[in-house]
Amino acid sequence: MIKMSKKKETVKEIFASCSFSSLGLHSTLCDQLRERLGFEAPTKVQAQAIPVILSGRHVLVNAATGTGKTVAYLAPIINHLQSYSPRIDRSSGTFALVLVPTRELCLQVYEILHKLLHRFHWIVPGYVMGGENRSKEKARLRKGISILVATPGRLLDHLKHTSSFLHTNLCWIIFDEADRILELGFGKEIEEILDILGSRNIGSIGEGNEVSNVKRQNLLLSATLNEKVNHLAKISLETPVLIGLDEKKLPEDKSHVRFGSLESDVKEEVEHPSTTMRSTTEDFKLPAQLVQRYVKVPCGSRLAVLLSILKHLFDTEVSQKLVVFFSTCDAVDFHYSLLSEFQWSPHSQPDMELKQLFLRCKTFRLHGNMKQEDRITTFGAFKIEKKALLLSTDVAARGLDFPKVKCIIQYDSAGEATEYVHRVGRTARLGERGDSLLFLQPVEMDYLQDLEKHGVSLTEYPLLKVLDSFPLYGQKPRVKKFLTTESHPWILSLQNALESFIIHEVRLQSKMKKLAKDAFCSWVRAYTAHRGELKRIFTLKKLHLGHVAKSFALKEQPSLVGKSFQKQSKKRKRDQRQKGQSGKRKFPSKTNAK
Ligand SMILES: Nc1ncnc2c1ncn2[C@@H]1O[C@H](COP(=O)(O)OP(=O)(O)OP(=O)(O)O)[C@@H](O)[C@H]1O
Repeated sequence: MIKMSKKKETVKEIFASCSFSSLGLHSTLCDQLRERLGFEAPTKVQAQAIPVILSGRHVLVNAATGTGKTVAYLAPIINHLQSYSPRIDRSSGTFALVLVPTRELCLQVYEILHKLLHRFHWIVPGYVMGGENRSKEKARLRKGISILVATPGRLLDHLKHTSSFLHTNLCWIIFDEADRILELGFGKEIEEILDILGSRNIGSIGEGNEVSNVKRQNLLLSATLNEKVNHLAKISLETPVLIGLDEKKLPEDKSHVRFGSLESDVKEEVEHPSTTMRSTTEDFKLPAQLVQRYVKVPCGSRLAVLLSILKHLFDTEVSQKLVVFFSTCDAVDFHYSLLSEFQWSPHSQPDMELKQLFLRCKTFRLHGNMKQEDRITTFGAFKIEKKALLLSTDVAARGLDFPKVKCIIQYDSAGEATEYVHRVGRTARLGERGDSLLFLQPVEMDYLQDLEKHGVSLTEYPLLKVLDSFPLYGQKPRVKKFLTTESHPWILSLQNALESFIIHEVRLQSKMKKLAKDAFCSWVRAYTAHRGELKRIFTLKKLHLGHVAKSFALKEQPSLVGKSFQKQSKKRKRDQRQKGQSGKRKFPSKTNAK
């Protein structure tokens, strides 16, 4: 009963008590929302944003993750385009441009668009993104794409080099996940795009660029606000309507706001009364029904604890769907292979072990070093699974909508609080229940205070209780004797099994050992890449590298692993040099991180 009324309450908090048609959307579009997407009623964000966007105003939406921001901007744009008379056609080129930070998000938005346009066949959806075949994209642009979803780098490429790309009729530019676009270092590209499209605010248009005669409406959506987002709002939005921003977040003196720059962190004092929001520590919007916990784990037991918690979650919940975040691509690869291969049966005596896969669930991996096709396949497959595990870098942290994810584990800390918010935002979507679990080492506990500053508070996960629940050799360990995680018999046995698996696996021809070493090296490098205040919390000097090695099931001393570390560093420098020469965007210091 209580559960039911709670659910009702959450539904009330998320959904508006009106219909899509009452917001001014055409009945065919409302039918598409219902038939193609299964949306009966708008969410609150949609109910607020749709009429304002229909009215033609510039908009800045700051709403919690998973509240339906995508349809909030797609529906009114489609509504406008379907009403044009005479009907638009491909030869009119692009009318709306949706900018997104990642390839996966690009495909996700495109998919929704495709569904919504089913009955509006004259409005053509399309996408361009890094990693795709340029000539094929050129051909599609030449034919004409009415609503184009794009990642910034590839879009800029086409704006400069695809002469047949017609955008003189462009009416809308939408920045979806604006904060992420800027964090990924696309600030310069965005400024160039705005200049080429003549969509900078009057007074900040670059010299020699034509300003289109078509009336432009720009929309900016972000679950978090910071100075860079403020700056983008300043240069791209004209007297925007702020949706989801509390009045209390507006500065009292609206004439002087500090805005950051897209390119650097240098702040400037700018007068701009129309986009008067500032980055405060309360800018994080988290779903109210999300249960956030942390687990304190000594470094050397991290791997065994992760596996134990995963086992517990999959054993206790039939339809468990879970995402684990790691700091580097190599760490994802190592854990993926380990989970796919590691066999251990704790139920029988060690000498007569009956081996079976430790974790029996479908496991996927996703990171930026994977081939484009593999990323797309994983993305699609994990989406439809009911019981599955996804191991990922932050490439999956933003905007991706995987239905029914019940739990998010941050095995490696996100660092920036904004990233924490986006990672946990992959669960508890649209009023659903969701859990998140953050792994912290004893020396990292100050991170909780950092999160607290942003209004994010976590409670402790009952780890020992969970460990005690595992029967070892047919018996449950006796609870009281084992007060620490690292001395718990279950953890000791599992750690032993993991280490001998890495050493003795002959079948895999030492593949696991190499993966573990590479993962160790990249993890150490990522750990040293924390910036600013976080450097004080995540300090490599405070860690015992032998224990770090243990967390990759390695028995070797760190000095042995050091050789491969140097090799990786050299390779990284070489890659960076090559990237610099080819004029490509430089990634932040965390190479291998995405
Ligand atoms: N009106 C609606 N009725 C039912 N489901 C909806 C509605 N609007 C959106 N959804 C669903 O809610 C989920 C979240 O939507 P969406 O991805 O647009 O959220 P978001 O606010 O953009 O999240 P994030 O900030 O993480 O990108 C999706 O699965 C979407 O299909």
